[in-house]
Amino acid sequence: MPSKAEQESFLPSTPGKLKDKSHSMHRQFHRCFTSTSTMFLWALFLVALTAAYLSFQSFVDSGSKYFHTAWGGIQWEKQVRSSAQIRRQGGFSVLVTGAAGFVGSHVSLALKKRGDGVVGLDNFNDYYDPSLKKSRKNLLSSQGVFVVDGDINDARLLAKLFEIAPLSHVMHLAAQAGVRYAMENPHSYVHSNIAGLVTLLEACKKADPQPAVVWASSSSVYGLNEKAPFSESDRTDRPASLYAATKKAGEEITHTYNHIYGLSITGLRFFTVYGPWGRPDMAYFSFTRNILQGKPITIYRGKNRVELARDFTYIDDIVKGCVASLDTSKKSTGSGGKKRGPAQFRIFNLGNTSPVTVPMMVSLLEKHLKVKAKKHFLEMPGNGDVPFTHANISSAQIELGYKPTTDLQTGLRKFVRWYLSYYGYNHGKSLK
Ligand SMILES: O=C(O)[C@H]1O[C@H](OP(=O)(O)OP(=O)(O)OC[C@H]2O[C@@H](n3ccc(=O)[nH]c3=O)[C@H](O)[C@@H]2O)[C@H](O)[C@@H](O)[C@H]1O
Repeated sequence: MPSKAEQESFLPSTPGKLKDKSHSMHRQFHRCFTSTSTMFLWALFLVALTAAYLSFQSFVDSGSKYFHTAWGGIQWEKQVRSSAQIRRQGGFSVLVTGAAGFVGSHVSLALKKRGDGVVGLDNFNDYYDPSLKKSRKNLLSSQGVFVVDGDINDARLLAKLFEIAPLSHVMHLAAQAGVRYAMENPHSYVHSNIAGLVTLLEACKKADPQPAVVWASSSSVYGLNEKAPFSESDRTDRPASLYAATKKAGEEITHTYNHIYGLSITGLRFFTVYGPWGRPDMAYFSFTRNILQGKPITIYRGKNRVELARDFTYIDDIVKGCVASLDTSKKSTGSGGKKRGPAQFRIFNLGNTSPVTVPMMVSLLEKHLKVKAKKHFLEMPGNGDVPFTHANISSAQIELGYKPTTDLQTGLRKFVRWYLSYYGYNHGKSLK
């Protein structure tokens, strides 16, 4: 219990003061209360802000796991629109997926050159040296082709592209390529060649008007087919690799979108495409690097030492086939996500019609490089390779006017010239 003196010390010396003090205590209490409620509001605001930030972060994280998020904004849209602009009468506006890739960059340049609008799309993945893809992108940019940094699995991005550019055609060349790598990273094939394809077709189906689609299948769909040359009507139900299986799946998937939604579809079975700005993972390219660096190369052989052969097809011929496919494409027939009538569905071989053995390809490289290769022969490992490919191109000849004109000797000479000017004689050893 407090002493009297202590009690008095709590009391005011006058009642008025007591009144004043009680007012001031009330005011303080009020101030304190208001500041507590302000603090409470601030705290609430901060909690909400943190929650919003965290959920945004998790959205960005989950997105960036698969997609680049480097797209969007006024400047970006301006670049897309300008790149899509058509500069010839009756021209197209084409979305080229895989535009920073080997075939994609060549097709984009050819279309732009003749006055078509071209919007590129590429995810710049590191399956092979991305700096080569960046160089191709720079080349395209110098010719007025903008390559969007994004993934075909990004449905929002695709919808945005269709919203802001009047895309009449899609040239779908983005894919996980390579036959043997499928054993190392099978899911990358499912991600790009199946899931990515479906996402792209969904966007095409919803677009108004729907674009006509031309896309890259592969000679590998013939798999264990032994009948030569390979015709489009031959069996394709025995793929020898997961890569081939995903390309075959793509042919069936595109058929579904043609049948249900009226998308105009042209599938092109490319036969071992080679040339300047090519893919470093392919044999002719990696052999060139190894030969110049004095490293051994491994040449696979079939059973009983049978030499493997490929219907090597030069890039310029393939580009002509791609452009002719766009030119002869009929319009898609769907709208509002619904088919309004039967739509065109085509599949063509784009090959060279003259297979060359791998050892012969190596001796052509030796001749152009003026260096002898250190050759190691190895029995073909069971990793998806097929012994030979050989295209029958009569359908493409009749319907596309396709006529390859470059033989392997001439094509490899052009490739070697490009290679030496791009990398020099002995380029960096760290590249794939
Ligand atoms: O037409 C296609 O649909 C495919 O073509 C291409 O596949 P392939 O024809 O297998 O080309 P590529 O790897 O250059 O091997 C060429 C030859 O060299 C042999 N080869 C290969 C590597 C090696 O170290 N040694 C070797 O002998 C090998 O055994 C083969 O006989 C594309 O990569 C593929 O994405 C797809 O588009």
